Amino acid sequence: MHFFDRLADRIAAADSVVSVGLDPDPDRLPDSVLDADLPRWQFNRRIIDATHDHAACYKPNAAFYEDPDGWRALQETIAYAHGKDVPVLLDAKRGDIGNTARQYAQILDDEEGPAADAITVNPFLGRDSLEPFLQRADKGVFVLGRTSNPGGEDLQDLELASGEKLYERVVHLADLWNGNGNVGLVVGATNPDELEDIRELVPDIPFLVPGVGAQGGDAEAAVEHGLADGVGLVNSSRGIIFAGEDADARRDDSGDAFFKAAGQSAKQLKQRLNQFR
Ligand SMILES: O=C(O)c1cc(=O)[nH]c(=O)n1[C@@H]1O[C@H](COP(=O)(O)O)[C@@H](O)[C@H]1O
Repeated sequence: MHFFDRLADRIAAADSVVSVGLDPDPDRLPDSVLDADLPRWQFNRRIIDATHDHAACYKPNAAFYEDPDGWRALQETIAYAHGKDVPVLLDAKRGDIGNTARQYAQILDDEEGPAADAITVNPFLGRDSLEPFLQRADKGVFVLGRTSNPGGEDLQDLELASGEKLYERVVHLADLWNGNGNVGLVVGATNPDELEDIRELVPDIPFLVPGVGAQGGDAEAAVEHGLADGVGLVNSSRGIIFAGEDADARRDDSGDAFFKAAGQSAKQLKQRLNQFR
């Protein structure tokens, strides 16, 4: 099944476009998971238990898993999310020359364990660097379009000789690369004008819109422009998974209060976004 069909089914089932970002910063984990064999996995398991009713997708960021225990935690997390019938978008921002890109793309096909359903990629090296991902018609490939961070403007807003902005050129290319109908775009919620501009350029491509929550992005613009025919994702990571971070909840041995707060935060974001769908 194609990723965007799978995602459309999940959005309908959960009545949600919330992507829950699984970025388990080791310095912010609650006491209740610290004694586990794999604290990040234990943390994610409880976050998934608390949030899956409201999740269209889980988005683990690879940066939080790049060590041996981390990869085990990631595999367990992907399998567990699939067990709850929620797709997984691995935020890895890959992009490299051909043979390296082919190697990177194997992460979509892990024979040893469960594999992600979609991935984020960096377009800076051009089409061939993304080809091994684009060829995977069943997997979603989210190309960085206009990122949410302040420095996103340093390169992405540069005006080319043609009069286009660089990010507009990337969007145009992403559209050309979409022969398999598996391409999405990453556009930050902190840039509502660019969100609108990009939606006009590519009416049919679903967006992943990060930057609501901790980065203070525009939730209404994220929904208004992020969805293509109702399909797209609005991500919050820290705003959900660390919602229970007040000192008492964090030190509570059971972790119940901490994870309950994550569930409530995911539910609130779902309801807020649904007002604009
Ligand atoms: O590709 C991404 O997901 C991404 C792109 C972007 O422009 N901005 C952005 O914040 N992200 C990711 O989205 C998540 C945002 O996390 P919070 O700011 O905690 O909600 C992180 O994993 C970022 O790496």
